[in-house]
Amino acid sequence: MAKRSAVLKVSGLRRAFGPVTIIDSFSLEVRAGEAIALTGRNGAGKSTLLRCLVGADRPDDGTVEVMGNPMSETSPQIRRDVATVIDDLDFFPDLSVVEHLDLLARAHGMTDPDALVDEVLEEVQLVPQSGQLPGTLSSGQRRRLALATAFVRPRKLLVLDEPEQRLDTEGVGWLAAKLKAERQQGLAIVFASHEPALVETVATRVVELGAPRG
Ligand SMILES: Nc1ncnc2c1ncn2[C@@H]1O[C@H](COP(=O)(O)OP(=O)(O)OP(=O)(O)O)[C@@H](O)[C@H]1O
Repeated sequence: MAKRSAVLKVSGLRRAFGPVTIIDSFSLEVRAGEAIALTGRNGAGKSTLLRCLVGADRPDDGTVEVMGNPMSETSPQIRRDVATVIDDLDFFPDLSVVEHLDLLARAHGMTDPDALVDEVLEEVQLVPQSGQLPGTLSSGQRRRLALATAFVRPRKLLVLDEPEQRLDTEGVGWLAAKLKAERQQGLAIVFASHEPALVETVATRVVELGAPRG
């Protein structure tokens, strides 16, 4: 059988801030069904790399391709294929939890998203809060809403920066099972994490940044 082509292909990526090079000569290929965990100490460059991967930051050198297309945050095709939860999301202050998810699903082409939105609300355990405005949610609930936005839309590549942040123990367990299932269903995933249990359950490969080269 032919080897599946890469969903994400990163070649020779470099990112420096002033004189300090954070990412250097970084290359990576991620295929459908693979989950790459980026690990490493604070400041190792995980968020910087993820931001370059999704077009939120521009590398000084190197290329990023998604499904063979050069990364561009404004390309409709890339926006369709890539679901990201990398920064604290800005929510519309006057749209409820369920309205956010409904809007996102429709913006990504779903004509009747009710069943999917209900299912995802159940999964992230925000059913009781579905009518609340984002400003009234707890910090962990806001994180759950941010994660939910990735699951109500089509996706081929999921990019997550420390998705475990602010989740309770049960939430981290749910997230690990969810991401493992997503990967098994053929999604490509790249995520940064400081949570060994999440890395252990989800990752098919671990890439440690900032490690001494051996
Ligand atoms: N815009 C910027 N200007 C200058 N330095 C920056 C900028 N963004 C990031 N850095 C530096 O780049 C390095 C990598 O930061 P980054 O946020 O990628 O680390 P990280 O591995 O995600 O860390 P953490 O585990 O703490 O989240 C840090 O030393 C940080 O101070």
